[in-house]
Amino acid sequence: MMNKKKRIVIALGGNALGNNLEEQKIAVKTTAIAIVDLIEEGCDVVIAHGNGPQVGMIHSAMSSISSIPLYVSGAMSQTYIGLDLENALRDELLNRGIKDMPVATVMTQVVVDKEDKSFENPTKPIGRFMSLEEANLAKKEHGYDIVEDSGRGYRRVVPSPSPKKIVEIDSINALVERGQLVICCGGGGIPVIQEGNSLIGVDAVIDKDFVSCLLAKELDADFLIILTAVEKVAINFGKENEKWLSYLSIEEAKGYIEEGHFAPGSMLPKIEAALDFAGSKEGRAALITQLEKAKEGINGETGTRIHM
Ligand SMILES: Nc1ncnc2c1ncn2[C@@H]1O[C@H](COP(=O)(O)OP(=O)(O)O)[C@@H](O)[C@H]1O
Ligand SMILES: NC(=O)OP(=O)(O)O
Repeated sequence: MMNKKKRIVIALGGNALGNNLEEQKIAVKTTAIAIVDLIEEGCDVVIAHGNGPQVGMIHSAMSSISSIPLYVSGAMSQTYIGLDLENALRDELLNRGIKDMPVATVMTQVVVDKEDKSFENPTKPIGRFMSLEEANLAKKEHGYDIVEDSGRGYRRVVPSPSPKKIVEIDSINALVERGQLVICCGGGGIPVIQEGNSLIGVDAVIDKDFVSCLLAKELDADFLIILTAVEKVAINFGKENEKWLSYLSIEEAKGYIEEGHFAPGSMLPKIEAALDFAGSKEGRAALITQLEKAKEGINGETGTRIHM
């Protein structure tokens, strides 16, 4: 057990939640085990999650019936994922005899800048992985922008403006302070711009790694844990001289970014978010590891730890 209760914001990768409802119902069980492990270790946990595969699936399924904006698909993905994740967490808590921890999914909007350059330069991969032929067809039929994604296939890319403000932060903070387990900022949050007193949805998908960093700072967390499909971060990823890293200082990470070791749209935003959080205040650190290794990671046994 750890001596002091650490506050942890978890950024859960959308790719770890499965590509359809059946896969998701299985995946959330593994996720719930990993998260409740951290609660049993004495950590105060807040959960944010991605929605890349899910928002792409929802948007293309809905668009075949009637056209809906991307931000509405993002809003739908918050409950599509939140419902299963919340119930899996509730089951796991009760199975382990933790009866006094309510779980709540908070619909979250995130303000972005309408002048953000990403609106002209889409970089966020969403939806399923496609072959080159499928990708070319999707480009022709739907006008999608396409990118090759870390050697895993081709995906649609959409604008991904940087998150400026979490609209529901006071409500999230109130629940967290009451000891409740909160799922929020799903899919990076629903992107909105502020027009006078009104919030207007925009067609984009915010990166959940960046919003998780903002959330962790706002909640004054000690740790930002980014859970994904790899146990550690590598340099020369996928090459013969690949090297897995256990520790990464901010200076080292900046150097590796310059040298192009981290793929844009996948590992790069994780490293950038980790750097930003770890460098924001003395004592803060970030960890990137695999979902199933979260407990070992927080205890310093695995993962890549990014520190000042
Ligand atoms: N340098 C690197 N080290 C480790 N993994 C990398 C690296 N560059 C790219 N990747 C890829 O990035 C993936 C994580 O990004 P992604 O799947 O988009 O994240 P998420 O879990 O948030 O959905 C890893 O599973 C791996 O395939
Ligand atoms: N919105 C988002 O960042 O999703 P992924 O984690 O699935 O890429």
